[in-house]
Amino acid sequence: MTEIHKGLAGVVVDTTAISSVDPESNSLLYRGYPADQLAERCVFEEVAYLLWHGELPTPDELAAFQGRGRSQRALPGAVIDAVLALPTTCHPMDVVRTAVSIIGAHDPSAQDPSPEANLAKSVRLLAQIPAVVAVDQRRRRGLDPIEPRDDLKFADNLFWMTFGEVPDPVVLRAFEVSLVLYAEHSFNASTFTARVIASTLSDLHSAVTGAVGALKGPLHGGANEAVMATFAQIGTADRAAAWLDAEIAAKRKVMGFGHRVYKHGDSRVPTMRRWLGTLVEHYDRPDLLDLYLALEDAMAARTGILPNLDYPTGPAYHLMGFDTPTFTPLFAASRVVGWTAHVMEQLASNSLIRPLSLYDGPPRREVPARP
Ligand SMILES: CC(=O)SCCNC(=O)CCNC(=O)[C@H](O)C(C)(C)COP(=O)(O)OP(=O)(O)OC[C@H]1O[C@@H](n2cnc3c(N)ncnc32)[C@H](O)[C@@H]1OP(=O)(O)O
Ligand SMILES: O=C([O-])CC(=O)C(=O)O
Repeated sequence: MTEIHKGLAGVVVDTTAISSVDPESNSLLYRGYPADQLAERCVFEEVAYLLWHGELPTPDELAAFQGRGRSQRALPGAVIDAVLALPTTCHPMDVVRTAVSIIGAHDPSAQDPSPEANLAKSVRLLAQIPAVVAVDQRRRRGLDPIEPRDDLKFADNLFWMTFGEVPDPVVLRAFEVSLVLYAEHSFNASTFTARVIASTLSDLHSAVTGAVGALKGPLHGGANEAVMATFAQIGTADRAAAWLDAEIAAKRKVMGFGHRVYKHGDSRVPTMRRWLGTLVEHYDRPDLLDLYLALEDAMAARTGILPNLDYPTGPAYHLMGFDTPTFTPLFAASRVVGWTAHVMEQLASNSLIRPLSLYDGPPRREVPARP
């Protein structure tokens, strides 16, 4: 009897040296380092370097690495034009997906599969996706694009390009923490998509374009946006329990809760939850934290299901001033590091990813003869 592993749940597909998610110890390690320690102690670029190179950079290596990224932040004119030409009715993740594809089409080394070229393309994509996210949010608000600044680190420049100002250091720190926590998570759906595409020996931009599409769904990265939609529906903390009862009765899933791998809580949530608390104080929005806690408590009491990283990140990005549909693009701006690290790892020891299926359609039958 063929055993079916629906959704590949519980199936170990390959090895990886990039990160490990351990539900038993509730830990997430990037190249051996606890992700929560990296989030509290490192700038995002150090973590990107670690995920790509396997080791944390020395100060000189970090400076050189940051210099490479900063000099490539401006989008090619053709990419800006293409983004500005897209209808504002489309989702911002459609814009990121399309932009990554166009960036690939303009990249002279797009078809070069060497590790050096793939690393250079990854550095470029990491540098340029923030510009796509920023230009898109601005055009939807009727605002012109803002040129990137090469005197700012990644997180600060993303704010600059989006809002034309750099916020309080505590806001920047909270944002940087979210970027580090979002950067990598082993064989999640979008990363696996990237690895499947890479396994056919397709190019890096194709793999990232596919990964963006997979991240968009609300069962994956799209959940951080959905959390704000949920909060808008509930309104105030006192209505959370009744709202949840109705959702459970209707057998609807509550976005931002549950996880395929963690069954005792997402290892990243405590760190991001602490920073959400800091943001709530900074922006003086205790009502938002009350609502957050009321739904979390009601969910735990009724289902025992705990929040995942998208739950604290959604309200954190809201407080920072990002438009809700921009939340998943922000996730993509960070996760591109993990995707590309996995593309390079896949190619270093490639085997075409092609599972089997059990056919359960009609038995063999003859096509009716034609007159
Ligand atoms: C960064 C990230 O991508 S983290 C994930 C973000 N996604 C979300 O927040 C979407 C909401 N969560 C979910 O849909 C799920 O928890 C998933 C898809 C993340 C993981 O789910 P799976 O491992 O496939 O478990 P599955 O969906 O089968 O759920 C198991 C049971 O728990 C229930 N359950 C799981 N998550 C939720 C939820 N968020 N709300 C309500 N019930 C849930 C399911 O209904 C199911 O119940 P049943 O056995 O009575 O049918
Ligand atoms: O690992 C997963 O399935 C989803 C997730 O939390 C992530 O990609 O960060």
